[in-house]
Amino acid sequence: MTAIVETKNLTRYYGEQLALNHLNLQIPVGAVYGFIGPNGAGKTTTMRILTTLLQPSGGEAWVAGLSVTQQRAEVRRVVGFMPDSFGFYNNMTAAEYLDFFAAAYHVPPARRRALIDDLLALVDLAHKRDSDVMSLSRGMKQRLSLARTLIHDPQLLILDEPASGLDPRARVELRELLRELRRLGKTIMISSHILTELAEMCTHIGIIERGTLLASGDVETIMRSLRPHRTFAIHVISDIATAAEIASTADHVLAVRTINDDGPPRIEVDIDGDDHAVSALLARLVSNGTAIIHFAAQTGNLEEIFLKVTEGIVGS
Ligand SMILES: Nc1ncnc2c1ncn2[C@@H]1O[C@H](COP(=O)(O)OP(=O)(O)OP(=O)(O)O)[C@@H](O)[C@H]1O
Repeated sequence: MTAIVETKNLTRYYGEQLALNHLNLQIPVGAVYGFIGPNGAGKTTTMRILTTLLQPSGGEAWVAGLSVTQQRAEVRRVVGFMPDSFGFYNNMTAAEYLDFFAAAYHVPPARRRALIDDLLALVDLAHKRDSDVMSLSRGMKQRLSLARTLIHDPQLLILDEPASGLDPRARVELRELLRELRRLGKTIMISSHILTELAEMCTHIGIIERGTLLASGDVETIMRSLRPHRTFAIHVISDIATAAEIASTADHVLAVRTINDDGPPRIEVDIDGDDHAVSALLARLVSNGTAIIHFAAQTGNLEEIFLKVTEGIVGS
């Protein structure tokens, strides 16, 4: 794994208050890294340090191998930052807004027009090119702000709570845009205190609370470490009690539940074996006459992971 972001014992005090406590974080190149934690956990502090806007009190951090304390100008060239509140100016069109930032990043005037048109097209705002930024919806402002962070073609995008305050449609558009940016080779770090906002968007997650990283890694690995067995939902149209009995005698099966709710008749099987054990379970059911119409692994969601990881810590 090549890490684009790495922190070592990153620590930050505000006066007496410890906001970040020896944070050791790694974000692989190409990841969409969801940085999750409740209000005041230290997400913004971490992001501001990674973007060189804030100095750590201790420890170190690197972005694309560059030190955020020693090589600040170089770091700024490879990072695009979207803060949680964005400032817009009155009497400026979307194109003028981007032109202003392109000039600030020393993009030569001859290249600016094409760059701005490309960015507006990417964030689906070409039709708002000449509209006053103050007239744009919150979702559009969010996308324009994202276009601004892309002006200098950074490798890493750091987005602080980009989905907050967006309606469901704007959120879907944001998710699609992030997917597109990932396809374009960007690594994305994105924070939220609402887990479901990040579900489906992330390849990796880090969970932070009170300045401490509680878990970090790819979503699958974290799920597996929290839930050592897998659960399969099996919908049957033959006798369900018989199916449950057959399943319970298969190797590696820990528990079988018969589900009788409003949904289709089904059993849920907890199994701690590998894929061979799963396939043997299916074969056993079928060879013993169970009529199966659906067989699928249950996937937990980020909400579940978060609650497990923070068990005993939240509210203690
Ligand atoms: N400028 C500051 N002065 C004093 N304390 C601060 C300052 N900025 C942040 N803090 C404190 O540091 C801790 C971490 O704050 P931070 O803003 O990094 O958390 P966060 O996870 O981004 O929270 P939120 O989701 O509310 O933005 C909090 O306890 C906060 O009160």
